[in-house]
Amino acid sequence: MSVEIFYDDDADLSIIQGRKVAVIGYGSQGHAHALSLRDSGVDVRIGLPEGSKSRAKAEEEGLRVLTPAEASAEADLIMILAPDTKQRHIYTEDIEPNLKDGDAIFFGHGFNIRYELIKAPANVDVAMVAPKGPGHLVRRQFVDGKGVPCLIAVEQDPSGNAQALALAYAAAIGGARAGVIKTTFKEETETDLFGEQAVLCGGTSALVQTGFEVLTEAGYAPEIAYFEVLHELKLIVDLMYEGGIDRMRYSISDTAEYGDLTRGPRVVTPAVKEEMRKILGEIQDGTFAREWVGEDEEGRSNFRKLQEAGAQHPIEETGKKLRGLMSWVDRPITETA
Ligand SMILES: NC(=O)C1=CN([C@@H]2O[C@H](COP(=O)(O)OP(=O)(O)OC[C@H]3O[C@@H](n4cnc5c(N)ncnc54)[C@H](OP(=O)(O)O)[C@@H]3O)[C@@H](O)[C@H]2O)C=CC1
Ligand SMILES: CC[C@](O)(C(C)=O)C(=O)O
Ligand SMILES: [Mg+2]
Ligand SMILES: [Mg+2]
Repeated sequence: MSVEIFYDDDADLSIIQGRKVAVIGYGSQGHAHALSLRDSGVDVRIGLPEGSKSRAKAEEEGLRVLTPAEASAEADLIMILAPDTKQRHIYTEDIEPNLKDGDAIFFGHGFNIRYELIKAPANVDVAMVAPKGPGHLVRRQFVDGKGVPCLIAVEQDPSGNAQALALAYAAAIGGARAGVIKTTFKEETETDLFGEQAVLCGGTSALVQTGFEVLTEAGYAPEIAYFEVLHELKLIVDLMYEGGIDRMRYSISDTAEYGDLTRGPRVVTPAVKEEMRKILGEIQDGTFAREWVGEDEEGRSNFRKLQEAGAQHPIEETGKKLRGLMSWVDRPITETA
């Protein structure tokens, strides 16, 4: 199945420059979108509740901060970049009462549309611009003249212009420098959740922690274990990022490559693949979404317990000490949010 990929030359920035954009939320993605939209000549305001701790950060950047309801009323394109579990409440209380004919509601991830937590009226465009990377790096890459690839999708298109608008928005935050792929809310939501759970965040964190435990429990120095399974992971992944698994294998020793080819499949066994399929199934049938929304409604107690256990893992203490000795590694994640 082939996909459509768009680049800067395919996008018409003037379409987004002609809109009044409200960015609701100023966290990882919100600050990146807002600042890059502004740098691209777009009229942006931020929507945050009165007591929000993000307000000061946005104001320090000279952005105009309103309440979510005021920002939605003023804007004709509302990008919702608040936490996924909060979006349906913000939509009902602050956005829906302020929607006008011809407005557009945008999302950075398809969760609330895919799982039918938000249902927009037929007279507004509903689209998505989902960067395939953490917000702080979306901003850092934009500033460096690069870009993080984005997915765009259109759920409702009464204007007939929603795709061009989404592409222009993606270009304004740097996405079209790297490539913008057209998809659906369903495909983005399911692949994004699978990627973060099984590979990028869940799979990788568990792999690194387990490798660290095996080495230190066998009596090796934690510092050596840290360099081996976490620090060097970035350098190995850099090679994969630049030239695929093939280039990484070209650069490593043939001893490492033989170990990679013969031992890798013993770590990620058919049972692990089967578990990945189960995880995908829970995403597809809505089990994960119900669990997460329920966890949030219940007050996130289990989530917090798991976060604390993660922060207590011995690899964190070792890493803190070692990163402190490498000034170029321990750089602040962002200057602004
Ligand atoms: N993190 C990422 O890199 C990625 C995120 N996404 C998607 O982007 C969206 C935003 O996620 P992310 O950037 O991680 O979110 P963050 O948790 O980093 O930031 C959320 C922001 O929303 C604000 N907020 C909280 N409640 C409200 C409210 N009632 N009204 C308005 N603003 C509110 C928070 O303010 P306060 O300071 O007061 O808490 C904060 O500024 C999600 O849909 C996510 O799936 C997509 C791709 C990657
Ligand atoms: C990998 C996690 C992510 O999907 C992202 C940064 O793309 C997220 O939801 O934060
Ligand atoms: Mg993602
Ligand atoms: Mg995600």
